[in-house]
Parts: sequence; structure tokens; C-alpha cells
Amino acid sequence: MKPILNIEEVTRLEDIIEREGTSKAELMEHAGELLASVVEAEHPSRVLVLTGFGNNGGDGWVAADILQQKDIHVDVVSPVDPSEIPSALARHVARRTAGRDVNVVVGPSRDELMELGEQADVIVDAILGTGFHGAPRPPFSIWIPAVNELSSFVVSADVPSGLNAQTGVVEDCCIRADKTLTMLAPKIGLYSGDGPEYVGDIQVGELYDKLDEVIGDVDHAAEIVQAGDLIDYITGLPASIDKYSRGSVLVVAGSASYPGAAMMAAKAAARAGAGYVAVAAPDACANLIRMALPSVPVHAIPSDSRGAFGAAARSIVCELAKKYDCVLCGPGMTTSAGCMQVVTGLLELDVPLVLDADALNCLSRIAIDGIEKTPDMYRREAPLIMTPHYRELSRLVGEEDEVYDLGTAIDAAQKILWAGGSDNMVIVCKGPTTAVVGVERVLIPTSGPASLATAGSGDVLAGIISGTIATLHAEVDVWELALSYAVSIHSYTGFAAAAEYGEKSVIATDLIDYIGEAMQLVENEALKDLGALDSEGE
Ligand SMILES: NC(=O)C1=CN([C@@H]2O[C@H](COP(=O)(O)OP(=O)(O)OC[C@H]3O[C@@H](n4cnc5c(N)ncnc54)[C@H](O)[C@@H]3O)[C@@H](O)[C@H]2O)[C@@H](O)CC1
Ligand SMILES: Nc1ncnc2c1ncn2[C@@H]1O[C@H](COP(=O)(O)OP(=O)(O)O)[C@@H](O)[C@H]1O
Ligand SMILES: [K+]
Repeated sequence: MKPILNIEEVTRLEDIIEREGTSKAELMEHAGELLASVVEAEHPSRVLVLTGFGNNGGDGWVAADILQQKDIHVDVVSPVDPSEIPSALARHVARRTAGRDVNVVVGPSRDELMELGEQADVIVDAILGTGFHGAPRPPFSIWIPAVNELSSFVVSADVPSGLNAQTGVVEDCCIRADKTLTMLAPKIGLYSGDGPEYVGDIQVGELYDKLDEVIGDVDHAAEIVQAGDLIDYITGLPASIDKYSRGSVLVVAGSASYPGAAMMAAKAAARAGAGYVAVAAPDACANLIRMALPSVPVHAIPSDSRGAFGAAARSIVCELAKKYDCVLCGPGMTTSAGCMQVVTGLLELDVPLVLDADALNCLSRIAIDGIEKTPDMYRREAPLIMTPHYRELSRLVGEEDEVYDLGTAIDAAQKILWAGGSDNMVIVCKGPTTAVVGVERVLIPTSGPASLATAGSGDVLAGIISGTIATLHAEVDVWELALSYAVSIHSYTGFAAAAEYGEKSVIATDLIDYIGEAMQLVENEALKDLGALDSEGE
């Protein structure tokens, strides 16, 4: 796993490294060297380096100097004369570079910039880094859209200019990078908000060789899960197994209005490896589900007048639920009074429980103002997994804590977890980048394509999660990793389905049929990561 940092922790880390004897000036030299090597790997004959007023520009000036010495023609564009750069560190390296052979262009017009850009094979974006806030001001607000019109390969230093490195927000314009060389450790904004759209491939610039010794001294916003980390949860099917010992799931879901959610979740749980999947659904939709899923037993539960779980549901569902390895509750269920009673009843049982969609909305409704204020409502011994998207998570923590990006999602989830406090409780914060948040750690598994943003995709994920948990029989050392495995499978169903149907045409039911292939893809990635397979998969 690789740490992702909040910006204030990056600053703290740089201070710690300085105290250990490596100055910020030395870090800038290393950053420039690494930037130059990433550019050189593209074999350019001509490079354009765009610099700004701060230390991000300093990285660019150092790289420009090194590249020019390798007989590559380098043009450096600066907003001001090198001697007028306000940052002392950047000014020093800029004046040094300008005194050598590079061609320095100060304050070019848009047309002049475009002409330089058209001649360059690679453009280095060292305009704005972690010190940037708000919307880019001129001249950068002119340079950035101009660069985005060019076809040259763009390498961003540390963060694409225009992207807020903490929030991932792009207010006006932002460099669309092919590659981002982020220094020391990835910043959270690269994964949050608009970040994933602009960063291209992320590469970490290992500026400091003793990073392992100091990285533990700062807080980690999250850690990126690498495929190899998941290997413990990737298991084959023993020949001696039977349908019950493979793992059983009860899906408590559906209503007259939304029977499909229950069908998708149940089918996904079975495809994810559970040997026995049953559905408990209101009798108003039970027959529909039976017809759609011949392999799945459906328990018809008394409905209310609107076709949702009725007043008798709680005791019947809870009695059934005790027999399963995992219970998933929520998809398409609505938030009727009967549904709320089902949710509170299931929370009292000693069975691994996944709460999704309307089960979470029921909790929000019962709590009225933030569930973390009434932690007894969800505190339990057995595993509890909640899978909210940002809006559901906002509702769970109450009005004043709106969740709108990765950072705010992690904060909200931690608030709920720290109030409820148990190693067995995990919140899967779903979004363009999904975070698996536990009491001890925050993990970021591989994200899927935007094709996953389609109605019902969350029901499929909830099914994959509950199926995965059932097959593990609660023998889990690190719940966050087991759930990261399930989220990765979902992501890969998105890639596989998009490859077959085209990015825009994927619908949630397609994802289910790719679960098996996705499991194989995750396994291959893990084996590659651990060196057991080469890049050709041999
Ligand atoms: N501090 C260190 O130890 C190291 C820093 N490094 C680099 O330094 C960068 C951070 O440097 P800085 O803190 O100087 O920050 P930046 O280089 O991001 O730039 C801050 C400058 O941008 C300007 N600015 C801010 N918002 C703006 C806006 N909306 N429109 C136009 N201009 C705006 C400010 O006037 C300020 O001069 C990192 O991203 C990284 O690239 C690397 O050299 C490695 C070492
Ligand atoms: N832009 C995106 N890129 C990648 N994955 C996304 C994106 N938007 C949503 N997702 C994923 O798609 C799923 C959507 O789930 P959810 O919002 O619960 O959908 P629904 O309620 O319709 O089932 C989540 O797993 C989420 O992480
Ligand atoms: K940059």
C-alpha cells in the first residue's frame, strides 16, 4: 500500500526531511532530476517548460537545465524575468538555468506560446503546484487552455496546474496531463473531485531515499491498495466444498416500485462466489423476483399498502437472517416504517451485515440529525459494512457536514466510525474514487471507469461485497482489504463491460455477467504485482 497525503502533511513531511538533513533546495534539485528523466523517457527532440512564480516552477527550471545538457532543445516560458521570481528557491535555480543555453521566453503572447508548444514533443507543466488556490489568474488562465489545445505529450510536475491539490477541485481551467509526476507522495486532490479527469498516469517521484523511515511520522489521508495487497482474499474453490460451505447470503431488499434492485444484488452476490443466495422481499414483488432469478429462493414477506416491508417484516426477516453467513439489506427497499424496523432488528443480530441504499436512508431518518450522535443505534459486535454514496453519507452525518469529494467523504465516515468504534465496522464511501474507511485505516482500491455511474451499479457492488464476505466466512484479518478486493472486482466489471459495450452504453445488469472475468483480472494483476506473472500474463 502507498500513502496519500493531505497538503498540510506534505509540508510537515518536508520539514521533517529537512530536520533529518536534506534541505528543500536539495529536494527541488531531486524533483527536477526526476522530472527530466520522465521527460527524457519520451525521447523528445524539443521540450517546452512552463513555469510559474513558486517552487513548482523551480522543479521545471532544474529539469530544463538537465534536459538542455542532454542536447535536447529546451524553451522555458516564465511569467516574469528569472530575477523577479518571488520564491527564493525557485529564483536561484531559474537564474542559474537562464545563465546557460536554454531559450528563456518571458511573458509570451498566447500566439507565441502556441507556436512554441506546437514545436515541442513534450510540454512540462511546472506552473502551479501545491501552493495554488482558487482559479488560475492571468497569464496562467491564458496559458492553460492554450496548452490543452495542443497535441504534445504533457507532463505535470507534482499536480496538474489549476487543480487544487487538496480538494481536487478545478474552478476554471486546468492542464490536462498525460502524466503527473507527484513529488514524495501522492496528494489527495489527485484522486478527489475533478482530479482523476486531469492527472493522466500518476507516477510518484521518490525524492528522498529514507522516506520509509519518516513517512510514518505524518498522518496518511489514505493508502492506495496495490493488487498484490489483495492476494490473501483471492482464493480458489476446493473440490470438496458444498453450496452452504461456499458461503450464504440473504438479500433483504426490493419493493413493488424497485424489484430490480433486489434481483441485481442477489445475482451479483451469487456471481461473486456465494454458494447459496436467498432473497427476502415484500410479497408485492416476490413473484417477479422468483421469475427473474430461477436459482434464487425468494421469501415473500408481508407488505404494507405501498408494497414495501410491512409491520410484520421485522421478526420474520430477523429469524431468517440468523442462518446466513452474511446479510445484505437495503437495495430498492424504500424507507417505510416496516423497513426501518427491519434495519434496527438486523443491527441487533450477531451476523455480518451490509447496509446499502435505503437501509442507510432508514438510519438517517431514525437518527434525524447525524447517526454519530446516537452511536448505540449502530454499535454491534458482528461486522457492519455501510456502502453510502456521497449523498447518502451526507444524510447519515446530518445537514452541516455536506459530503462532496473524497476528503469530505473520508472525514464524514471517520466521524461515524470513531463514534461507533469497532474494528469490525467499515464504511465504503462510493464515488468516482471509492474509499474504504475503517477505524484504523483508509484504503483506496483501483477505481473503475465512469461507465459505473449508471443506475443499479451500487446494487451490483453491494451484491459483490456481500458475496465476498460470505465466502470468507468472517475469517478476515483486515476488513478494509477484503472490501477493497470486492470494490476492485466491481471496478474491473466496469472496464470489461465498457470494452464490450462501449463506455457510454454499459448498464448495471451487464456488470453482473463480468464478475467472473473481473475476479480473474484482479487475480492476474495481483500475481503480476507479486512477480509471479510477467506483463504478458505468462
Ligand atoms: N517545498 C519543498 O520542499 C519542495 C517543493 N516542491 C515543489 O514546490 C511546489 C510548492 O511550491 P509553492 O509553495 O511555492 O507553490 P506553487 O509553486 O504552487 O506556487 C505558488 C505560487 O503560485 C501563485 N498562485 C497561487 N494561487 C494562484 C492563482 N489562483 N493564480 C495564479 N497564481 C497563483 C502564488 O502567488 C505563489 O507565488 C510543489 O508543488 C512542488 O512542485 C519540490 O521542489 C520539492 C520540494
Ligand atoms: N465517475 C465515476 N467513475 C468511476 N466510478 C464511479 C463513478 N461514479 C460512480 N461510480 C461508482 O458507481 C457506483 C454507483 O453506485 P450508486 O451511486 O450506489 O448507484 P445506484 O444507487 O444507482 O446503484 C459506485 O460503486 C461508484 O463508486
Ligand atoms: K504543475
